[in-house]
Amino acid sequence: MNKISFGTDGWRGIIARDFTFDNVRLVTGAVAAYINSKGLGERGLVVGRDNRFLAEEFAETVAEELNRQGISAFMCCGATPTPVTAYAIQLKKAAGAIMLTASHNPPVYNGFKFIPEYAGPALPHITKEIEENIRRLQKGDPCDMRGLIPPEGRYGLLVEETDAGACERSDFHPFEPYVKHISEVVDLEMIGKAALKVVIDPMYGAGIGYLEHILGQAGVQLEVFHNTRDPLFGGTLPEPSGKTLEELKNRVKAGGAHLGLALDGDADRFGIIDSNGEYITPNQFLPLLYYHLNTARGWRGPVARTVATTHLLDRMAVRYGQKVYESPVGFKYIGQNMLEKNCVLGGEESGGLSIRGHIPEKDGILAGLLAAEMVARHGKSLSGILEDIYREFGWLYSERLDLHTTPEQKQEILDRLNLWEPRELAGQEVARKITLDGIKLVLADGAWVLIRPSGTEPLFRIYVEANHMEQKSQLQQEVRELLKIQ
Ligand SMILES: O=P(O)(O)OC[C@H]1O[C@H](O)[C@H](O)[C@@H](O)[C@@H]1O
Repeated sequence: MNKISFGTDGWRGIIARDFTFDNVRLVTGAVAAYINSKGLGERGLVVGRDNRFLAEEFAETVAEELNRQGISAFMCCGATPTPVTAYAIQLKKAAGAIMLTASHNPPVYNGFKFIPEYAGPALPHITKEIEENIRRLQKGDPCDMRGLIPPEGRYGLLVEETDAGACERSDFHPFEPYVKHISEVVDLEMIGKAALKVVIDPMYGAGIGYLEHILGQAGVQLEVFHNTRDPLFGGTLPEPSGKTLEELKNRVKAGGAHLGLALDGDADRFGIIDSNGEYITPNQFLPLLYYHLNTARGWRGPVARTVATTHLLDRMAVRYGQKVYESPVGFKYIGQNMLEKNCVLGGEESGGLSIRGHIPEKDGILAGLLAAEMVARHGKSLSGILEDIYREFGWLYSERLDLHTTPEQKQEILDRLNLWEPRELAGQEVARKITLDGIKLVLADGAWVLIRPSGTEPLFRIYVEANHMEQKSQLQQEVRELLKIQ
C-alpha cells in the first residue's frame, strides 16, 4: 500500500488497494481530529461525493466515522460537484467539507479532498496537520481530539468514549441553493435573450444536470451527451482537453452551436469549444474572461494566477492599472490570493477559475456559464473576441508538454535543473528567474519557460509562452536539449 498523503489536491488512491473503507475511515478520523483540535467540531462537516464506483458506500463510511467522532455530517444527496460541496459549507455554516473524488484521474482511482471553512482547497499547513494525525492514528497514538473510538481491532487504538450524542447525520439537496446562488453571479437574463444553442458534455461526471438545468431554464437550446452515470467514463478520462473533446467539437460544428461546454469528473474544471469547433485553452479563456469582466461588467481589480499561467493576463492588468498575484501551481494558492487580495478573477492553466462574489474554489459550471454570458454580451464567437484582445494587447503562444519519467530519470532531471543557470535562451537574454514552483526563466522580450515536476502524475511539465510560433518551438527544443529531457 502507498503512503497516504495529500498531493496537489487531496489524497488519491487506487480503489481496493489504497482507497479502502478502512483507509477512508482513518483519513476521516484524522480530519475529525483536526476539526476538533480547532474547536470547530460543533459546526459539523459537509460530505460530498462524485459518481465513481462505490461512491455512496465510501460517503456513508465518512458520515459514520464523523458521527462517531462527535461531528455532525451534512450529507449531499446524489453525486455532487466539488464546487457545489464547497458552496454547501457556506450554506450550512459548517466547519468544512469532505469531498470524495479522484477528479479527472482514471476510473480505478478515488480520492479524498478536505475543504476548510473558507470553502476553497486546503492549504499545505492544514493538510500537513491532517497527515500528522494520520501517522499518529496509524501508530496508535491518541490525537488531539475529544477521543477516538476505533472500530474493533482497527488502528490498534483504544481511547475513552466520546460525547457523540449531540451529533447527527442529515441529508440535504445542495442543487437548488447552488443554482440560486450561481444565478446571481452570472447574467442569465442576457444569456436567455441571445437565443443561444449550446452542446454540453459533462463527461459522465458529478456535474450531470447542472449546466443543463441552468441554461435550459434561461431558454438556451441544448444538446447533451455523456450524461449518465458510468464509473468507467466511456473508456476515456474525464478530463476536458483538446484531445478528449473530439465528439463535442464535432457536435458543435454539425449542430451549428454557439458553444460546447464540458466538465471534468467532479466539475471543478472546464473545457470550452468555440462555434468553429476549436478548443479554447484555459490560457485563452482566462484573458477572455478578464477582458469581459473589465469591459462589459466594468469590474476593476487584481487577478490571481499560477506561475504556469499566461502572462497575457499581466499585459491586461498593466493596461487596467491592476496587480497580478503569481503563486505556485494549485488552486489552493489562487483561492488564498482571491480572498486576501480581493481579486476579480483567479485562474490557472490546468482549467480552473473563480471570480469575485463566488467561492474561492475552482468551478467548471461557473466557467461554462460565463462563456455563454460572454458570447451573449459581445454578440461574437469566443475566437472573435480573442482576436480583438490579441489586436489590443499583442499575440502570445503558449503550450505545455508533459513528459513521462521514471523515478531515477526524475531525480537526474531535478539535479540538472538545480544547476541550470542559462544566460540566454533562443537568442534572448534571461531577465528573471522565478523559483516559486520548479524553475521559471523570463526572457528580455517577455517570453518564458517553466519546468516543474507534476504533483499529481509521474511526469515533468515544460511550459513555454512565446511571442511567435517559431520562438515557441525553439524554446521547447533548447530546454529539452539543455536538460536532456526527451
Ligand atoms: O501540475 P500538477 O501538479 O499535476 O497539478 C495540476 C492540477 O492538479 C489538480 O487538479 C489541482 O486541483 C490543480 O490546482 C492543479 O493545477
